Amino acid sequence: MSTTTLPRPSRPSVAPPTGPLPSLPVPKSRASNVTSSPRLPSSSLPSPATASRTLSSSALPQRQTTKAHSSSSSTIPTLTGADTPAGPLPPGRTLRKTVSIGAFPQPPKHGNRSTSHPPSPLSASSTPDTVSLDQRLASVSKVAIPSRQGSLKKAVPRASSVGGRGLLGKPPLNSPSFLNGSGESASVANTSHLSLPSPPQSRNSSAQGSYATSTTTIEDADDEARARVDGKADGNTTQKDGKGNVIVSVRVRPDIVKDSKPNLDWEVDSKRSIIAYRGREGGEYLYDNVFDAQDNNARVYDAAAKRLVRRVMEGYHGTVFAYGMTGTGKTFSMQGTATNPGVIPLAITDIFSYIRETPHREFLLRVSYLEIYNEKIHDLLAGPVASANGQPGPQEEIKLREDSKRGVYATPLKEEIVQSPTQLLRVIARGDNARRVAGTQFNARSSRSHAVVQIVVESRARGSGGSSVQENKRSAIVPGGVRVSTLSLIDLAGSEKAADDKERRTEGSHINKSLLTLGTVIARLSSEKEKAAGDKEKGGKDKHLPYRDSKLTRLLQPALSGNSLVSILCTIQIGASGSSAAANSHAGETLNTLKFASRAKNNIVSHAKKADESLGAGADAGSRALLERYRIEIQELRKQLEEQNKAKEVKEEKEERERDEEEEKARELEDRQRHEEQMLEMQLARTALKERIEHLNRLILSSKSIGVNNGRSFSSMSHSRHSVLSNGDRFQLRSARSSATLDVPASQTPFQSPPLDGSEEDDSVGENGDGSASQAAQIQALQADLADKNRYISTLEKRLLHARRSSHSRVSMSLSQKLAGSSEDGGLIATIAEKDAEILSLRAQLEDKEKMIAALTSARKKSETAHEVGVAISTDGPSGSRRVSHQRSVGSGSSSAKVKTSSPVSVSSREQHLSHTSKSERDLDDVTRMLDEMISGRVDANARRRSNSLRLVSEQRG
Ligand SMILES: Nc1ncnc2c1ncn2[C@@H]1O[C@H](COP(=O)(O)OP(=O)(O)OP(=O)(O)O)[C@@H](O)[C@H]1O
Repeated sequence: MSTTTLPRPSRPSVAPPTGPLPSLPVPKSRASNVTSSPRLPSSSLPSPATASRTLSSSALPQRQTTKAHSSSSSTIPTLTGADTPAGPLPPGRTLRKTVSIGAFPQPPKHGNRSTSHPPSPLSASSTPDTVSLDQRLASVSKVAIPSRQGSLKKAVPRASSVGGRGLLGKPPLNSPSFLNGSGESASVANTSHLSLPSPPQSRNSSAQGSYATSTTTIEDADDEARARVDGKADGNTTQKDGKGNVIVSVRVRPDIVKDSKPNLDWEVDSKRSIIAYRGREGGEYLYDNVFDAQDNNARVYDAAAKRLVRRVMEGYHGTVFAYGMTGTGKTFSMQGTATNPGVIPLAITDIFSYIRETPHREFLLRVSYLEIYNEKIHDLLAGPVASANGQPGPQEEIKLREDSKRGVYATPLKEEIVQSPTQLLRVIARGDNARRVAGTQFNARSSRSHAVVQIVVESRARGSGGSSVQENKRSAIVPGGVRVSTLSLIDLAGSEKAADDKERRTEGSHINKSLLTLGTVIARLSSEKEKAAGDKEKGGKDKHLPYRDSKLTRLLQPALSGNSLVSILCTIQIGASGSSAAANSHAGETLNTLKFASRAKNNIVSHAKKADESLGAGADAGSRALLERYRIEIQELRKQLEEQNKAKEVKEEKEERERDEEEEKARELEDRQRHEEQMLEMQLARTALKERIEHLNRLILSSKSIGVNNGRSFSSMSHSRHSVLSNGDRFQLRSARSSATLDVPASQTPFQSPPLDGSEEDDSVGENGDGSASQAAQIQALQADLADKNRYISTLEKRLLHARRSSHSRVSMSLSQKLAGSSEDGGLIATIAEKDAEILSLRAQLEDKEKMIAALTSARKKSETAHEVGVAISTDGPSGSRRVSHQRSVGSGSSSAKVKTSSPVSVSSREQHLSHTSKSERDLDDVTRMLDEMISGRVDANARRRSNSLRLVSEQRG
């Protein structure tokens, strides 16, 4: 047993009692010491039957929820202005917390310890506020020092007289640490005796929904101020001993039985953190903290765990565990109740308070909860695993692994990310419900397993700059810089005597075995330390420690071997309730616990360092850190988003370009169409003008040629001319129509009759001098005219079609809705009607032209036939030929002249010729007449049509 390894105290007075324990004098009344700190009456404490654990698992979240409602914006409790270190102390409050600080081990004035340990970084921190507070405290302490120092000086020699690491152990006053603060012992110790008013309960506020108190803050400032003073006074030498990073506290459970007789064997001095036993084993035990039966959980947390939790938030690993005999209040201390929350809920509250107070960093919290039951690890958050038959099956076995970066860890273990205290408490309450508890001889709800809550804290500096939260968040995402620390909160199962029940016995044996291994490891740590110190000189290595002998010690290995800040809360029960045998049994167990605590205090050395900030995803810690993983994921997602945005932009640009191009094309097409239309219109206008000019010209030429080249009689010619001229009035109609589009002076119009001189006649008779060329030319001209007309018609048709298409709906609507329609629509309809009329007219003209062509063609044929006959006759004699030639040369001379100049020919041939000629002339006359009729008829028809359309238009417009 561990007791055998403990050195015995040198003083006979502190030898372990062997016989029945003598009764001790009545213990000093606490009232004299702590006047301003009323204690909870023991009657108010819940009895074992009320099973605090049941409450803790169900009521804590509710408690937190209520708290969340009560807080203004978040579930994180807020500190008031008066809570600030520099703030005034409210009336009725004392620096109650400084009492616990005073009880902490103090650093030596001179570095008399090994300087091989790294200095505690805590000492470096100081703030102006804390300086002033420190000064205030120091000035106040000067007044109060004498009495306190006197009592403390008494205690220290007693401790040293015990010697070794047994009962009183090494005085812990010279251990600066992350946890207890390091500083001027006198001033700190004296603060415990300050007569400043103190709040009745340091955690009163917790009952109103906030666990954070003013004393908490003062304590921190005090801590920092003290550290600063230390830095000045002692330099680094005071920070060398890592043992200060281990806090051992003892908590005495109140007696269950009301009004039970106090056990006089024990003296508990929470002020001096001393527990003295007057029994046969005797001795005094000095710890970092001693909590008596009246101390509530908040005080326990403030003194034993608060700093550790804060250090965890700063990047140190921290372990808090409760050790003690069954039923002594481990679970009560760790979990607490709804009205008296324990270390776990208070730590959770503090974690979120810290996050809220640290705006320059961002945090990610994940929590796991396991139990070691009968040397097997179970995940308390995993829930039951459904097997094939629907029944809850066994959980996947959880193993412990070791890794150079992470140390020892359990896997596979469910970790839940939590974002609020309520959520975190709910997760833990879920685990509590899954934990194995059973009624034992000593505890109605005894924990049958060691329960480990692990909160992994990842943090990273927030990027500077950026006014908005969003900007800050964005800029914060830089690679690496993630600090990962772990807070382990462990509620051990209690050591117990063999139970009657077999199952309990089995459990008990496992519990005891693991606790024994823990004791052994801790006991060996000391010899290990000494050995290591000795071996160091010889270049030796650490000796083997039996961490692997139990799952508990294996899991606690990183903490016990110095990588973590440690706070051990040992719970004892010293009440004399029940028989004296029970009291004796309790005393033995209690002494064992006290010895365990002493050994832990003396032997565990922690050189906890702030976790390295991982440099990025490549680093092991970095890849484990969710913050880093999330950063990478966020980066990747952002990259994807950017790529998608870019692709979208490119696509949009392309679409826009295409749209622009299409629009451009459409515009070009429209322009081209408009241009073509304009060109067409111009062409039309030109064609119309030309057509009219040509037509009118042709009409004149045609009259002339008809009169000259076909050798017709003058009368017929004159008739022709007359017929043309006699149509002067009709011609005027056409001329008038033409003048509407062509403003040509009448004197210059081509409609004037050409002079009937010889030259003109020469031109008109054609190359053959028989008028056939003229006819051919006429035909050609008519054909050209026809082609023009066709073109013109098709153009008009196109325009009409276009106009109809574009205005179809508008016109139809306006026609149907407005009936008569507006003047614009009327105009359009009139235009359409006009165009229709024009088309009809042109078609008629076309028909006429065709007819004319046909008539001219037949006339030409006939004239050719006649010419051939004439030639045949003239070949009968030169005179005939001459005559014909002469006749031809005369051209358009009068028929009488022709008759006069003709030479005598044979009668028969002449008659034949004359009859033939007269036939030809008749034919020609017929054609001429026909043409004249056609022209005059056409002109009439045109005039009629024109006047009709004009009338229609004027009707519509009217
Ligand atoms: N300081 C205390 N004040 C009031 N009640 C307490 C205190 N400590 C313990 N109790 C009560 O004592 C009983 C046993 O406490 P608890 O279950 O915490 O013991 P334990 O050490 O966890 O036991 P075990 O090891 O068997 O689990 C509970 O009913 C609890 O409410």
